Amino acid sequence: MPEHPGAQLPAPGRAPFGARLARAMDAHGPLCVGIDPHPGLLEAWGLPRTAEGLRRFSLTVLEAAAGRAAAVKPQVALYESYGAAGFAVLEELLGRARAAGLLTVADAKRGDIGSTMEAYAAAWLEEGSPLAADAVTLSPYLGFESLRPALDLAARTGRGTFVLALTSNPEGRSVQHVGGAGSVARAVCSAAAAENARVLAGAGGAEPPAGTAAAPRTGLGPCGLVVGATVGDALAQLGIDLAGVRGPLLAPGYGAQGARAEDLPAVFGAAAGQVLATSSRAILRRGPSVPALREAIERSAGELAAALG
Ligand SMILES: O=c1ccn([C@@H]2O[C@H](COP(=O)(O)O)[C@@H](O)[C@H]2O)c(=O)[nH]1
Repeated sequence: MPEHPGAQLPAPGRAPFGARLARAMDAHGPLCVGIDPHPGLLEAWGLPRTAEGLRRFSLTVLEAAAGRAAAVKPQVALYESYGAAGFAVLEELLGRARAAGLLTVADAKRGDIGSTMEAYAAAWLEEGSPLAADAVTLSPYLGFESLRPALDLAARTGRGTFVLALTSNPEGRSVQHVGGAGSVARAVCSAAAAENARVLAGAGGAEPPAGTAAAPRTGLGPCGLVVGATVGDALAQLGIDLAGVRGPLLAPGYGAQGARAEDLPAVFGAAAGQVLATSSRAILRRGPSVPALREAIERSAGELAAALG
C-alpha cells in the first residue's frame, strides 16, 4: 500500500460525516451540485476539451456553489478520461472545495474484493490522500461486506460512504428491484441500517425510543445510500424503510433526469429529511456565467428545502 504524504500525521479532529452533512444541509438546503464536465458542456461554455478547460469549468462551478449549496459531487469518470492531468484537476478541485467550506462527494462508484477495496478506500477516504473527499460513492455488487475497508475507514476518519441501492437509471431495476421482499435493493438497505446501528451504538448514539419520530437530520451514521429521485413508489413496493437506515440519502435524478422537487416527499416519505438531492446538467447548462449558475443553484436549493424541510 503506498504511503500518502501526510498519512503518518494524526487525523485532525473532525466531527462525524452525518453531523457535518446535517449542518451543511441546515445552512444551505439539501442540494449537492454535481460537477460533471461533459465534453458537450465544455464546448457550450467555450472551453477547450483539455485539462485547462476542465480546470476552468470546475473552478467556475465551485465559485458559484460556495456558500450556496451543502456539497459538490465531482463525477470522477469525467476527470479520469483526461488521465493524470485530469486527476490533478480533481485533486485541486477537492482541496479548493474543502477550503471554501463545501463538503465533497467523489462519485467514483468503487467496489472490489476486500484486498483491492483497501486501496480504493485509502485513495478516497484516508487522511492525507491527495484525492481524499468527505464521502465516496460505492458499488455493492461484489457483496456489501466487500466494502468493509471503506466503511471502516470512513467511520474512523469522520468521512462517509454512499452505497448504490436503488439507482436513478431505468436499467437498474432489472438487477436491484427483482424479488420483492428478497430484492438486492432491500438487502443493501438492510445492510446499511445494520452498519449505521453498529457505528452509532459505538459512538454512544442510542436507538431513537420506540414510538417517537427521530429528528430527521440528527444522529445520521456514516453509511449513506444512493436512492434515485426517479424510483417512484419502489420503496413501498419493495418494503424498504429508509428512515430506519439512519444514514444520508444521495438522490440523483432530480433535474435533468426528470424528477422534480415536489415529487420527492412522495418518493422518500418519512426519510425526506435525510435526502441530499444532487443535480448536475440542469444547473451546469446555465454556465459559464457565474451569476446565472448562482441563480440556478439558489433556486434549486430553495425549492428542495421547501419540499424536503
Ligand atoms: O443512480 C445514480 C447514481 C449516480 N448518478 C450520477 O449523478 C449524476 C447525475 O447527473 P444529472 O446531470 O443531474 O443527471 C451523474 O454524475 C451520474 O453519474 C446518477 O445519475 N444516478
